[in-house]
Amino acid sequence: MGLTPLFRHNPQDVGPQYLEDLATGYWFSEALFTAVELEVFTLLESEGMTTAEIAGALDMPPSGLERFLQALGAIGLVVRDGERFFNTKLASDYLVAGKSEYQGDSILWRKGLREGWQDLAECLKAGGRVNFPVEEEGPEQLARRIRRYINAMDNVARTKVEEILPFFEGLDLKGELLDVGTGSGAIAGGFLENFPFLSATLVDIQEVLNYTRELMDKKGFGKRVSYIPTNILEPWSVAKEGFDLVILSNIIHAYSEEEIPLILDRAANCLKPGGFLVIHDFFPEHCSAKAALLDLNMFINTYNGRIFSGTWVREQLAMSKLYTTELIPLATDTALIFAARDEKNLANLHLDERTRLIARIKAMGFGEVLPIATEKVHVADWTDLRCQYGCDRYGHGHCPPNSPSPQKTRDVLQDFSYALLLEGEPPGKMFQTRVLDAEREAFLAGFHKAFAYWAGPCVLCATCVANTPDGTCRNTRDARPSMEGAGIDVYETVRRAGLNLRILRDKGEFVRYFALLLLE
Ligand SMILES: C[S@@+](CC[C@H](N)C(=O)[O-])C[C@H]1O[C@@H](n2cnc3c(N)ncnc32)[C@H](O)[C@@H]1O
Repeated sequence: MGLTPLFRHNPQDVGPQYLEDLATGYWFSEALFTAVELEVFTLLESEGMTTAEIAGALDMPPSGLERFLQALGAIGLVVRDGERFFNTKLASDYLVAGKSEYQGDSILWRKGLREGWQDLAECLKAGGRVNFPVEEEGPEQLARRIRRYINAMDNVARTKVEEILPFFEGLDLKGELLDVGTGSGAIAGGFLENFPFLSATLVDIQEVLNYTRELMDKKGFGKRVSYIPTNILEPWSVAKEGFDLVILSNIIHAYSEEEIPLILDRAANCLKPGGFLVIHDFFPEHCSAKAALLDLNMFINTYNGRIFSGTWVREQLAMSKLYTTELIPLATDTALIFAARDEKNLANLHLDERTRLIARIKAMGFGEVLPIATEKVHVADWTDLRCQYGCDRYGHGHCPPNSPSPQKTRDVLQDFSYALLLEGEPPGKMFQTRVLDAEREAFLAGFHKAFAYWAGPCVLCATCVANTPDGTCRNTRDARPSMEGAGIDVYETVRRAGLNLRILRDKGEFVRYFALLLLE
């Protein structure tokens, strides 16, 4: 998943560096905001520039600019070649005004939210938002603000719809689409471009729709789109059971726990019997830090917006008599829930069983559930030495030499091409029970070869007969070998999966367990 390290804090990181990075996080944001505002990347795009040329174009002295460009280089946005600075690919793709995937409006909208965040302590004292617009807005000011907001939403939605569309691959979507709280219409637009026999009804407040229509007309959608100005908190004047696809993208987090069930129910009522409802939003089960901070942002900057768990949203949809998929994570910071009146319809989505299984296993409470090719699992011949010389459980229960030998593990891995690496934490019994549940879930989902290696000696039973020197395990149904006892170098395997497992030096340091669930 393409998330930055800040969103994946490793609880084993000790020392104050993480805190220093949190405290200086705004330095990174401010450098980005200023560069976008000054349109530095747009200036550099065609053939790069020297500091003197940029200074001339921006009418600024070169001394500070040189240092600013060095900093932009250090955070990966420009590169220097001799005297000239050039955009990196990232900056060229997303920070050059006028390009289709430009993110500058969204970035500057985030800059605007900063004022509210500076009042966080005041909001906490007041129990809610304290920063309200002081002056009455005239119609022109309002239109300008709406354009800025909708452009910001548009930057993000254009890239998100590209992640959503593949789930509809192979489906012959036609008929009517309803996009509730459409903003720029970019999500609906992505569907219209991909499915020529689809028409769209876009719902938002009138002031937004004026601009949406302008944007959609520019894209040439013309008569394929109709616009229904609506306050979605009031009854909707759209056809009941009239839509093949209903979209709620980034709407759930805009309202309260009393309002969202009403909105979901109205959306459910708009579905034709064979239709799909798509919920796209931020969820704590997917990107917990981002979702929690967005929740705080809604507390500071809106009246009653908040983040809801995927589980809660699925429960609300069930009350509206819809079947749902698991929470399906995107490769970025948001996730999807698909819903339908007929459970069989959900099977038509291009959702492979592996993705759904990972979502279900993640929901069991594992920190990470990472697919890993079995060829990356590192089996070594030294691991049982650590058991034989250094552990008082050697020879007991399912520990070496009673566990599969490294050669047996190598042979077994040949029978599989991929596995899931499951991350959890103590207590050991809870972790091992959860690993067994995950293995059972995989087996019942049709992965008939599912087999788990967990972490540490087996601690399933309150009284373990196997712990007596010549005792025999009475629970071979549930006991499993540990990864390390079966010859797997856990540190190396975890590193190859893109994670980092630290050696513990002191009591009280955060313990992370890993298990390997062979699938296929
Ligand atoms: C965060 S934006 C999401 C826009 C779009 N769905 C997307 O994913 O880019 C929320 C949208 O919901 C609209 N909205 C919020 N409250 C609304 C209401 N009560 N009635 C109609 N539209 C509303 C806003 O005007 C805005 O366009």
